[in-house]
Amino acid sequence: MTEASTLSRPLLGTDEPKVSIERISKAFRHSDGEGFWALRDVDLVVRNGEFVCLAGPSGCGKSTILNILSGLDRTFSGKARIDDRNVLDVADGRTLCGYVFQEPRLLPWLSIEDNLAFVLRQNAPSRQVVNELVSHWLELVGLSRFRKSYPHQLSGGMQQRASIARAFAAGHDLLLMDEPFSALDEVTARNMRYELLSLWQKSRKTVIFVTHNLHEALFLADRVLLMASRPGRIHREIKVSLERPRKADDPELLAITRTLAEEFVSSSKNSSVE
Ligand SMILES: Nc1ncnc2c1ncn2[C@@H]1O[C@H](COP(=O)(O)OP(=O)(O)OP(=O)(O)O)[C@@H](O)[C@H]1O
Repeated sequence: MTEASTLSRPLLGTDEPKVSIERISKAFRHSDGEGFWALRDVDLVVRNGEFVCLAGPSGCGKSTILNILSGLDRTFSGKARIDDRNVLDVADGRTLCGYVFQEPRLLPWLSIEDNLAFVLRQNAPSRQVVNELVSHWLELVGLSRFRKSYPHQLSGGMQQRASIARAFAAGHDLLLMDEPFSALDEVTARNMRYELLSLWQKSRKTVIFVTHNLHEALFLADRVLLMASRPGRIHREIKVSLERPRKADDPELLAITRTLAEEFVSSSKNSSVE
């Protein structure tokens, strides 16, 4: 890995690793039966409290990394650990992290407050604590007035805010986010990015965020890992030392985005096909 820019500010995370991935490889088969490497010998360490973005062309294995960490994909070689636990030692169906998908995936038959309460009940000791936590997280994402509403009564952006509140409320220290804003209009997405950073800074959780959008990655992250495909691998690390709070239209951010976009396009073109 090489570093594109290392500016003066230290990284936000502590040195303690929250996530460590060692030589992960994952193969799939095309529909004609031919195998290919979705990931090949991927190493990755994410420190406690860090915000890391995985960016790269479609099909380079970003979601596969999240699926391995969350326990959704259990057939791979290499080691994946969250804290000191091997993700394969966690019982099937259990997870060590929260996961926010591109679509909100709220339970449609439950109100917004019950969607949050559903996950909180698994950890919180009493109904009163659950209620307090629901109120706390809904207030942080500006949905207090909609707690009794059902998902279909909310806009796409509001539903995604509820799903982010649910992921933060669930109590895991690690959040995986797979293009959570890509289905939203740009104004809503921009506001959500500010909201997400505010939640992250208040909660000090560790976030691994997948995106195609380099500007989004550089705006959000402490570190951006650029991936390449065939085989899927991390080929470049960019430490983003821009001051926080950041502004989406900061000229320095826009300039770094432009430079990297050119490299991103050329690395997509140069990715060899096996
Ligand atoms: N269940 C599966 N069966 C076969 N191939 C798969 C399966 N899941 C993923 N793949 C393939 O593995 C590769 C990596 O997929 P992955 O979804 O991780 O990529 P990605 O970088 O997240 O892509 P995108 O940005 O388009 O979401 C792709 O070539 C994809 O087609």
